[in-house]
Amino acid sequence: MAVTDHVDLPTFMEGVNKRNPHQPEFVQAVQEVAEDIYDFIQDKEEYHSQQILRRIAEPDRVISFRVCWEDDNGNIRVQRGYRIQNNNAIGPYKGGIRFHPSVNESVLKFLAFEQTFKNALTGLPMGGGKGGSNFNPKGKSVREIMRFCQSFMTELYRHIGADIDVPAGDIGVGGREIGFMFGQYKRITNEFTGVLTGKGLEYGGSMIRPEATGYGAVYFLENMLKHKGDGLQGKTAVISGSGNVATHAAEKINQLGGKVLTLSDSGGFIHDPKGIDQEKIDWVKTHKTHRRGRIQDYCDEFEGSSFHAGKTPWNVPCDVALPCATQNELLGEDAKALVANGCIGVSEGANMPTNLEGVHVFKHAKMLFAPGKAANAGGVAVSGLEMSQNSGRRAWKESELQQMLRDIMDGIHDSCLTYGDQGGGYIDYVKGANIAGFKKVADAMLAFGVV
Ligand SMILES: NC(=O)C1=CN([C@@H]2O[C@H](COP(=O)(O)OP(=O)(O)OC[C@H]3O[C@@H](n4cnc5c(N)ncnc54)[C@H](O)[C@@H]3O)[C@@H](O)[C@H]2O)C=CC1
Ligand SMILES: O=C(O)CCC(=O)C(=O)O
Repeated sequence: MAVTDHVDLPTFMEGVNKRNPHQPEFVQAVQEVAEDIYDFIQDKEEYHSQQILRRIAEPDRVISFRVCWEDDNGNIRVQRGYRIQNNNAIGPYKGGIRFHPSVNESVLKFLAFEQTFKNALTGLPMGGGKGGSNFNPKGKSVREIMRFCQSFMTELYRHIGADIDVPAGDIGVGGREIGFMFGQYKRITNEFTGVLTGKGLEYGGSMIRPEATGYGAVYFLENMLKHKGDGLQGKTAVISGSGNVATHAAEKINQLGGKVLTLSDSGGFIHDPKGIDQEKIDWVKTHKTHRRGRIQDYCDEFEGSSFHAGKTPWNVPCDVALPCATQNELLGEDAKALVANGCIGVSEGANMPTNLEGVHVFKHAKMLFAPGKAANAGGVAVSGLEMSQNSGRRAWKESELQQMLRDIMDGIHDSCLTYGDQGGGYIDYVKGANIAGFKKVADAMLAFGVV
């Protein structure tokens, strides 16, 4: 007779902790999901007996490899590269590549785990994966970046493929790096397929992929406000980060009638009470992407703004907030400050930017709070559309893609309403996203039997 392992949540988490020592980010991401899933599967014996959550929280594959490259002074440098293939129940592994000194197995495992649910929420057939390296692109020459990307791909290429695993960009990996990696993949394999997304438009990229994550996070915020009979017109917004997601979120807030007050980087944040309009956003984009400068230089350029070294922007009073930099950048006390200052909505452009305590503060305050796996899914969604365009050997028009992005973000919002409605007008978007994402992957896994 089969023995059904029906452990409770604390026992389940004890096991996750034991099996993943020294991986706090991964354990945190699993805990956040498990808190909601345990409720949902309470009366669903099949998910328990088939150990579905336990299986999703164990990556299909953790690939780690050496990346050797030569710097401009002829020194041989050695970095560690990774690809985490978390789950491919509903499609090929899909998720970005991050180059940042903080990259380790824990960070990438949490990102690949989150990606699994996020990709399911988009409604597109994509599994979850993530990769990267502890390589620090800061201060490196373009030729050094190119050599690193080529060396990284020289190992990664054997693990990926257009129907196997399709990486894209993330922190420290933008269009330039994708170009270097795609060029190397093509050279090694002698094939031209949609093996990476976020490519340049000249060689198979999709319109609006660079904009999609930031725009999508604002669409999701707008949907939450609309559901309450409100909108973004006239709202003040505090945004962290100054990279791809942050600048495009700022752009869309402006387009929808809001006013952006802050941007940041790892050195601190800038506060511009006059508002960061499109001209200023364009300056930030050029400064960050081409000059590779620091956000504090903004204050030399735009009168009336101030720089706050070593600080995050969460104490600046605002109507809405969009953390768009990195994980665990918004802590419990920051969440309390936002609530106390009258902030009504938070949309996570970054992955897991709010720590568990912060999430609990927002939930307790019944705040409009969109978790990253729902709010920032627009980026990977347009990546999925890039895959479709590549397979079909065609390119859709910008207007078509804009509409598809909006429809997908609307669909994710609807899924959150379905599974997150707590009654009395309160929608728990974290719960809604976790359950909707889990259910799709879990049901596919049930169909496959024990694999
Ligand atoms: N690029 C995309 O399409 C997607 C990105 N994301 C997430 O959005 C976040 C930002 O990614 P991107 O904008 O693509 O990267 P990026 O490399 O373009 O920008 C990252 C930004 O975060 C800042 N940052 C990094 N570490 C920081 C720290 N410790 N403290 C404060 N600021 C810090 C950097 O200065 C930079 O402004 C990440 O969490 C990423 O995983 C999520 C979905 C898709
Ligand atoms: O477009 C992609 O595949 C990557 C997106 C990503 O890394 C993310 O959603 O966090």
